[in-house]
Order: sequence, then C-alpha cells, then structure tokens
Amino acid sequence: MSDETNGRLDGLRSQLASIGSADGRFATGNLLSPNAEATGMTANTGESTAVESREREGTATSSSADVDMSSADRPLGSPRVDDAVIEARDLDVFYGDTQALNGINMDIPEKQVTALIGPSGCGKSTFLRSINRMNDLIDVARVEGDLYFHGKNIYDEDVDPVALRRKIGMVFQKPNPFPKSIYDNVAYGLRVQGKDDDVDERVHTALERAALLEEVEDQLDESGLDLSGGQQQRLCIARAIATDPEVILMDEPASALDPVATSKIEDLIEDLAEEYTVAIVTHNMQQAARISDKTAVFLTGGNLVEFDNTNKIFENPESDRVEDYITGKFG
Ligand SMILES: Nc1ncnc2c1ncn2[C@@H]1O[C@H](COP(=O)(O)OP(=O)(O)OP(=O)(O)O)[C@@H](O)[C@H]1O
Repeated sequence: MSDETNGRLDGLRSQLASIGSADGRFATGNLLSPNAEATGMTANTGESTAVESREREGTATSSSADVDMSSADRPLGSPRVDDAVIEARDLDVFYGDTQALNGINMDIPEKQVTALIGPSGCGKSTFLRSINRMNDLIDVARVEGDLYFHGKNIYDEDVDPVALRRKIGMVFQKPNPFPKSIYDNVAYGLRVQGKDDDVDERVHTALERAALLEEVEDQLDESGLDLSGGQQQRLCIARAIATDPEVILMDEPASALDPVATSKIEDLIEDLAEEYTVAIVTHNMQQAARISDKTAVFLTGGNLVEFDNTNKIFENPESDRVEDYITGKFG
C-alpha cells in the first residue's frame, strides 16, 4: 500500500474512533396500506426479522447463515442483519434497456444510519428511490426481484405507494421547502393526512427533533424560503418527520450546504437514528465514515460490492476495488 493510501486510511480511521452505534428496538410497526388491516397485511412487530418469519413459515429462500460469499453476484461482508427493516433480495432496476441495479441483496438495520456510497451512476439513488417507490414516478423504470419492508413486499399489488411513503420519508439533495410559512411547511403533511389534532404540538416536536426550533420559534409565520440553505434542509427534515415515518431516506442531503450547515445536518442525522432508521446516499466518504453504522459500496454496473459495518469497510475492506475506491484511486 502506498504512503498516500496509508495516510488516507489513517485519516478515516481516526474519524471512525468517534463513531458509535445506535441501538434500541423498534416500536410495533404500522401497516403500509390504509387497507392493510382489511386485506390481512400485517407488519412485523420487531420481535423477529422478516427473513426469520419466512424461515419459520418455510418460505424463505435462504438465511443469513447460508449467504454464499463466494458467489460473484453476492456482496462481500455481511449483507444480512438481525434487525432488518428493509430487505432487498435479488433486486434489479432497469430504465428502459439500461440496467441500473444488478441483483442487490442487502438489509437495512433498524435505528441505525446506513450509508450508500460509490461513484457517480452506480445506482445509489436508484436503490434509495426503490425503497419508497419513487421510481414508480419514472415511466421507463422497471423493478424485478423483491424488496421487503417489515417482511411485506412493497411491490405487491396491494401496497399503496402513498401510504408507503408516509412510513418511508425522503429528503432530497436540494432543500425544497414549499412557498409557505415555516409552520405550514411542517403542518402540511399532517393536514393532508387528516391528523388535525395537536398540530401545534406536532409541529413544535418535529422542529425540535430537526434541531431547528430554537432558531425559528419566533418566526414560524415567516416564509420557509427566507431561511438559509442549511435551515431549509432542516425544515425539510422536520417536514419529513412530522408525519412520524419509520424510515428516512436521504439523497445527498448536505451536498448543497456549507461546512457549518453540513456539520449540523450530520449531528442531526446521528440523533435521528435514535428514533428512525436512516439510509443516506453520500459522495462524501468522510461523511459516511463519520455518521454511519453500516456502509454499502456500490460500484459500476449497479453492483453492490460490499456491505458491512462502517469501520470494517473503511479500515479493512474485503474487496480490493472497494479499498481503491475509498482511498481515492478512482471514483
Ligand atoms: N430517470 C432516469 N431515466 C433513465 N436512466 C436513469 C434515470 N435515473 C438514473 N438513470 C441511470 O441509472 C443509472 C444509475 O443512476 P443513479 O442516479 O441511481 O446513480 P447514482 O449512483 O445515484 O449517481 P450519482 O452519484 O451521480 O447521483 C445511471 O446510468 C443513470 O444514467
């Protein structure tokens, strides 16, 4: 290994020294679809993972113990976790004839931060958008394979994507507040969902959890668009959590922000993982090392090459290609 590579790895290692893992079990999950109870869809209660449940029912295709690490289409590392909220199994996504994701197998653990990293065009955002069916909005997008949320395949016909997105919220790269007051930005989703009780309290709680309340509590009637970029992004996070999702997907949420605003968002993401499951796409490897518990490395061809604890990925990756990527040899 060159001195330069060693130097980069040392830098990442020192950042990793401060990384802790979120823990805690999740509360009983609600159902995906408003009609779920009527249709008999039930979410896993968290007492066991969906794969374990299917194993008991004899319907699982494999268990974490028999992941074939030698197979070329399986990622290295530990693609399956004990407390999975999201489970991808042989997931392919195509845009017309272009395959953007190729046989993805990985789990996203509950109440942790999972970072998705990799070079441009390797399918990170596509994977994130698959999780709350945002790809449905792209005409040419087609999904094959299985993607489970609490053991329910989110691509089943009886899943309502709008209900799904209430449970799996999303924050985008560019802050996109509505041209409304700060208060109304956060209250909007509550009103749409008919959650008209305790709106004031829910708005305040969401702003507090998004680490924004102190800065804006005297200006809740002012436009969200008048906030700084970093504040706007925290407002979008408050909007996303006001409706009480279980999972928050973040697509490069800090890439448009200055270092101070970025640092606040990073602190916030770590705090959010105490209550929510967070999956974040980032191009910033130091950021992934600083804030995530698990890291998934996607490389060209829409392949998930390695998925493991973040410190393992950055300190001692199994794959030479992953080591080359995280030490900046390409990407
Ligand atoms: N709406 C779309 N229509 C057609 N092809 C698309 C669309 N979105 C993405 N793709 C293609 O799918 C592949 C994966 O794109 P994706 O945006 O998921 O990658 P990414 O890793 O998130 O990239 P970046 O880091 O640059 O955001 C690329 O080849 C891209 O050109």
